[in-house]
Amino acid sequence: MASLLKELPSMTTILSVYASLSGLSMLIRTILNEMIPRGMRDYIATKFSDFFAAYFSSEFTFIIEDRWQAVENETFRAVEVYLPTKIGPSTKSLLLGTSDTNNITAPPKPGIPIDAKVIDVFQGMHFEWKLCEKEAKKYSYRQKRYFQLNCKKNYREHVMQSYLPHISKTAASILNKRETLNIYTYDNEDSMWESTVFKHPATFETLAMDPDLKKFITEDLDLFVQRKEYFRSVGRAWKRGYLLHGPPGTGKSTLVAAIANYLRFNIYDLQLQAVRNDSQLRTILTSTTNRSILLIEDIDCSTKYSRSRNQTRNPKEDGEEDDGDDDDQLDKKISFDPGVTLSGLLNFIDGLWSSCGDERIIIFTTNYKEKLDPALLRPGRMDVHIYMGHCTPAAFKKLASTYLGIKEHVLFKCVEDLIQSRVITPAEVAQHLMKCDNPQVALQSLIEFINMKETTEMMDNGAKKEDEEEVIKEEVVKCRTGSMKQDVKQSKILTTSIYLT
Ligand SMILES: Nc1ncnc2c1ncn2[C@@H]1O[C@H](COP(=O)(O)OP(=O)(O)OP(=O)(O)O)[C@@H](O)[C@H]1O
Repeated sequence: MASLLKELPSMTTILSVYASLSGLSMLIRTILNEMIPRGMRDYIATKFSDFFAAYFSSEFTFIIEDRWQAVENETFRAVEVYLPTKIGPSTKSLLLGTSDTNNITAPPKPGIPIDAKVIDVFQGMHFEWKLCEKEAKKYSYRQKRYFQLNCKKNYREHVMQSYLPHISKTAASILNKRETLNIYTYDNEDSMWESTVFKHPATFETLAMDPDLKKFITEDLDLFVQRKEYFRSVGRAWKRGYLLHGPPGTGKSTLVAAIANYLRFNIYDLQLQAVRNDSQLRTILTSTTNRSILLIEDIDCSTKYSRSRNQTRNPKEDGEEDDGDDDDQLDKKISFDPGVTLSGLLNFIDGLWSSCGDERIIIFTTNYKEKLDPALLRPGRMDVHIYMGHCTPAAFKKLASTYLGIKEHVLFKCVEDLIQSRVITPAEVAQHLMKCDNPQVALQSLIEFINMKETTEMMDNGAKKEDEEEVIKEEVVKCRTGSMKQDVKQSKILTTSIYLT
């Protein structure tokens, strides 16, 4: 013991070593303060403390952002669906709301507010979730949202191997069982899709359509959803494009609703005219989710190409004099507001961007298929073209069964004969059948309407003919007096035969 005490340094030695060390550290600190600017010193200090905190901390944080490599992050979406089921006593605030306008007394649905904490326990492990929001970057269209998952560091592997797969599975089963569908519309101001509950009652059962065509569509849809592996093996994106064309009121939108209800897919209803350019279109389309329908109605007047073509062509086609102002206006408009180009759109249908997202149905509707650019109609672009035509006797019977609940009636023969020889849309038939619960009155009203429609059309045609003849007479007079302008030669009204008279 005495020898051990002898070997220990004396108190004076310890004090002198301490004094020299503190003197040295003060000297180093002074030199560093002199040589390294304050900003850099702070930075180094923060890095050091971060490093030590991370090294010695027993906590770990996962960040799950709403976008991943330019597309919607499916993990984020799964967490968004899963977490509201885990709201418990530890959650201090809750987002509540309903967009179901059909049932305003239904209990509101819970959501996770920004910055609220949700605790989840999985297989005895404790997880703390928080939804956060980042300020949008300059010139960026949208704010970033992300989930922060805090847990013990040694849970890391469990999170990757079992917890996150469990969340994805649970979310998928919640989504599969969802009672309500959503219809989304793009809000340009907030740069995000806004949703509302979609409760359209249309089904393939209520749709007045040729039974064979109906069967073809349902079988096509069934095959599509079952063929995930097939699409992968042939190197194609798991998408299906439908072009619905036909006159107004023939059921194109109703068919879209029936498809959504049949597949239980949400609808993204995109107004292409409101999209600023191809780059925004890309952002919008990559923020749609899988198992959904992208609907673009009236595609014939949606892209820049078709808009400019129609706008420049119409004045001349209509025989109006063109003083050049309109074209100037159009050029200016296009240069400031370029809109979506056809190639930008095609890129998403079967171009490089088509592979973003799985199990998507793309539906275009148009009243004028002949106006569409051939590029859009090229085989492979829109997989199925469906013509929605005027009302047939079979379609009428279907509508009568849906609207009046009858399969036969003495007036059926009369209506069917009229329908066969006239052009009536299913919308017109439906409008009259729903006028009254009494089949006799409703059918009578339909018969009167069809007869009246024919008389009105004949009168309209007569008046139109008279107008045209009047215009022709005026043109001939102008021509004879030599006051006619050169460009009138191109006018549709002025045919060669008129010139010769
Ligand atoms: N084939 C149909 N079967 C059942 N109902 C139909 C059918 N066609 C039209 N209707 C009825 O007519 C209404 C209008 O039809 P819808 O909006 O689907 O026509 P559309 O072809 O999409 O018209 P538009 O080209 O003007 O958008 C619907 O609410 C529906 O009730």
